[in-house]
Formats: sequence, C-alpha cells, structure tokens
Amino acid sequence: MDSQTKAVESTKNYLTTAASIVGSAMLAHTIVKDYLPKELRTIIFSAFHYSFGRFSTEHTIVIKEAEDLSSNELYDASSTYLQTRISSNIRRLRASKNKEKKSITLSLDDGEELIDDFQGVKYKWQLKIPKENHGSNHGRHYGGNPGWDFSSNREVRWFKVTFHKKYKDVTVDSYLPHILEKAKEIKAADRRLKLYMNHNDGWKAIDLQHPATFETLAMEADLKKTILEDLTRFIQRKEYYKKIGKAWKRGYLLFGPPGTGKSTLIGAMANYLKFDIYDLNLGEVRMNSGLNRLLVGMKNKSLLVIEDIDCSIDFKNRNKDKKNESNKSHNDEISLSGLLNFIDGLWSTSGEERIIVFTTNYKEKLDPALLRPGRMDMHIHMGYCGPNSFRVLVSNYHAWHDEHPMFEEIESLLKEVKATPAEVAEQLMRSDTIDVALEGLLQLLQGKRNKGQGKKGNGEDDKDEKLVRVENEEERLESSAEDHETEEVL
Ligand SMILES: Nc1ncnc2c1ncn2[C@@H]1O[C@H](COP(=O)(O)OP(=O)(O)OP(=O)(O)O)[C@@H](O)[C@H]1O
Ligand SMILES: [Mg+2]
Repeated sequence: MDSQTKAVESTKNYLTTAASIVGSAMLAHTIVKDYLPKELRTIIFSAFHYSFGRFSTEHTIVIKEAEDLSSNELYDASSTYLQTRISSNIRRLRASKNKEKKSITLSLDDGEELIDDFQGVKYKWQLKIPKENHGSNHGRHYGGNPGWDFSSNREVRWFKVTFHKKYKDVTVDSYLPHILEKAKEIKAADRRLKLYMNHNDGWKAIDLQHPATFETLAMEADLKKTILEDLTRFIQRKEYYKKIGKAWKRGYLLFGPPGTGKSTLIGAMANYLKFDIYDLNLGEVRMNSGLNRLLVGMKNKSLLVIEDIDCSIDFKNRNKDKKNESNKSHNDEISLSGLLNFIDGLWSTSGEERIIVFTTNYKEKLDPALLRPGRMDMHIHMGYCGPNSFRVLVSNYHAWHDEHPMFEEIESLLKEVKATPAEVAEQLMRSDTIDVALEGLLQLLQGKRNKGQGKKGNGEDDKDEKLVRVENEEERLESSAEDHETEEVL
C-alpha cells in the first residue's frame, strides 16, 4: 500500500468513526469539504455517498454477490430475474450459456442501468463489477466500496437498487420476495429436463430429449384441451392442497393399444410442466423398502411413470413365487397398496407437486384397486387414429396445414379401420413428398379394409381417443379419508 493510499484509508476510517459517534454524517461531510485536499475529497465523498442518501428522497439497497464468504441467494435471484427485464435501450449486455441451461442468457454489464416496474414503483438497477485484481500490493481495497467483502478481503460484484424511500417497506416485504420467487420459476423453466431410471434401488439420470409437445400430439382436440387444463389447474393449486392437508399430487391412467401415443403424451406432459420424468421399472424393485428408497429419492416437480402396469405388477403371483424364496416378512414385499399408500403418505408431507402416470394396453387386466374411484384422478383413453389426429400428424411431418384432395378418402377409411397414430406416422415419414406419403397411407388403409383387418367395432379400444373419466377432485378428496380405512391389502 503506498503512503497516499494509507493516508486515505486512515482518514476515511477516522471520519467514518467520527460520523457514527456524533450521529451525523453532515459533520464528517463538513470536515472533508473544508479541511482536506481536493484529490482526497473525491475518494472520501464516495465513501459517504450512502450515508448522505438519507437526505434525499432516494433509498438504495446494495445486494452483494457474497456476504461473509457465503454466496448471497438474493444476488443470484436478482441476476436471474433481471435477465427477463432486459430491454432494448440497454446499450451493453453480457451473453452467456452454461451446460445446465437450454438457452443463451443476456445480462446487464458493468455500470449499465435497468429500470424495473413493480406494482407501480420504479426501481433503478445497476450492476457493479470489480476490475481485475492485479496482485496484493496493487490490489483494490475497501475505499468505501459497498462491493467490498471484508471476510474474503476482496471486492465482489454487487447490485445497486435505487427507489423512492417511501417504498422501503414494499421493497423489503414484497419486491425482494417476488424476485426470489420469480427467479425460482425462471430457473426451473430454463433447466434441462432429466429422465431418471431405477437401477439397484437408486436412480440414474440422463438428459430428457423427448421432442413431444401438446402441439404435435395427435389427439382429439377436446381431450387435449381437457388434459392441458387439468395440468394447469393442478400446478396452480399449491395453497388448496396445503389447506386440505393432502398430498399435492395428481394421478393419470393412460390406456390404449400399442402405438397410440401413451409414452408420447408423457413426454408432452413433462415438457409442458418442465418436470423431470422418473421412469420406474418395478421389475427392478423387489421389496417395499427398495421402493420406498426410490420414492424418497425423487425430487419435486417430477412425474413418476410406471409403464405397462398390468405387466409390471402381478402381486398375487409375485407373492406366491417368493413364498419359499424369501425369509423376509411378506409385509416388505412390494405391493400396489404399498406403493399407493406410501406415495400418499410421503408426498403429503413433502408438500411438493408430483404427478404419477400409469400406462397399460389392457385396462381390463388391471388390479381393481387401481381403478377404484379416487385412485387415479383421470383415466385417459388413447385410441386409434381418427381424422383429427390424422390432420395433426400431417402438419407434424409435412408442415401441411391446408386441404388435400386425398384427405377425404383417407379420413373416411380412418373412421372404418383401426390404424394407430404410430402406423399413420410411419407412412407419413416414408417420403418428403406429401402426395407420395399419402398414397402409401391410403394403400395401407385400403389393405386393412380389404382384409377385413382392424375393423372398428363397438369395443372401447375401437373408438378414437376420448376421455373416459375425470374424477371430481373435490369429491375424491372428501372420500379419500374413508378410502384409507378400507384399503384392501393385496
Ligand atoms: N398420438 C400421437 N401423436 C403423435 N405421435 C404419435 C402418437 N401416437 C403415436 N405416435 C408416434 O408413434 C410412436 C410410438 O408411440 P408411443 O410410443 O407414444 O405409443 P405408446 O402408446 O406408448 O405404445 P406402447 O403401448 O407400445 O408403449 C411415437 O414415437 C410417435 O412418433
Ligand atoms: Mg409406450
């Protein structure tokens, strides 16, 4: 430290102490103004800038990147929040992207100003970034710098938020909590989704790259709308579930023949909600204790999927086979009631939103306990391809949104014969030329009709997609207390 810097430091320390003892920053101000040389004045005034704030109508809050060596959540949240408030009149921005994120992030650069509006109050934000530290002897130092972190003895980045002082309470009570909340949402939305699979009673994750969206999902329009509304309503009901003391969860049973889009719908749900998928293979889980471990290990905002539930759980046979193999109590063997009860118990205390989806090709083979009212909130039938779904698939694969001379014949055949969306999609993919692709599809459908194959009859699976049952949620919640008492142990 050179002698001039030392002098500035000690003078500043002296003045700070003096000002606080006398209880008036004005005294220090006068001393600085009247008795110190000009070059020292500039530096010292900056140290007192914040004390003088109280004499103006402005109030300033400093949000440092780190406080006492630990990172400041509010700084992180502010940084995330402000990225969504960037406007075109900011001259210089910083751009970045990291592996965990899907998109490029634009943020404020050093000294740039951003004006935010919250409930009619204007907030002026500025980011201050320290210059590079060039070795200990010539390093930067406190010098009245609000970005200085004493515990690490270094300067950290900081935000300066300025607003009218009459909004101090609103800022602390509402604005800052609002920033924390918003940042959480933004981070969740920009996060790469994960697909977890169970192995040896633990989860292994890969990036979820399912391209399905509700837009590209071939499904009857009303059914799609109902599902979307149900999901949206569910994620908005945190307070409701808390109030009634029930697990914030929703269960969907998807049933229908292979290739009708059950797994595609799950992908679309995860992408829409930004939830990770936990694909639970019950064949890998032997005991309830293992299952419990897996369920406890799930993060919130997730979708628990058990595909082909009719094949994965055959409890009665399972129990019989294992009777002689295992010394363990049968109570520890995996069971449907164990699964559902545990989910109810565990998830009601965690208070976080979870969705559970079961799929099956054969609803009639399912355990009646699962089909009982109140078990799964929505039973969704995924059926053969109808005209509506066909149009969605044509627009997905050929970006074709108009009429076409072959549509009429194809659509009338689709009403007559059974073709899954997967079969239709496969034909549409065979050529980039729509006429050629439609010709192939027409031949497939005509072939089915001529062979009398896949004729639609009156069975449930013969119908195009339709909603079979949506449980009334309020009723379900009222009756679920009784449900628990009369639960059959299978
Ligand atoms: N409703 C649909 N909307 C859009 N694409 C679909 C639809 N159904 C099927 N497909 C297409 O067919 C493929 C197979 O569908 P998917 O795996 O979703 O069927 P599934 O009902 O889960 O079958 P399974 O019962 O065999 O598991 C998908 O990858 C997708 O390309
Ligand atoms: Mg599937």
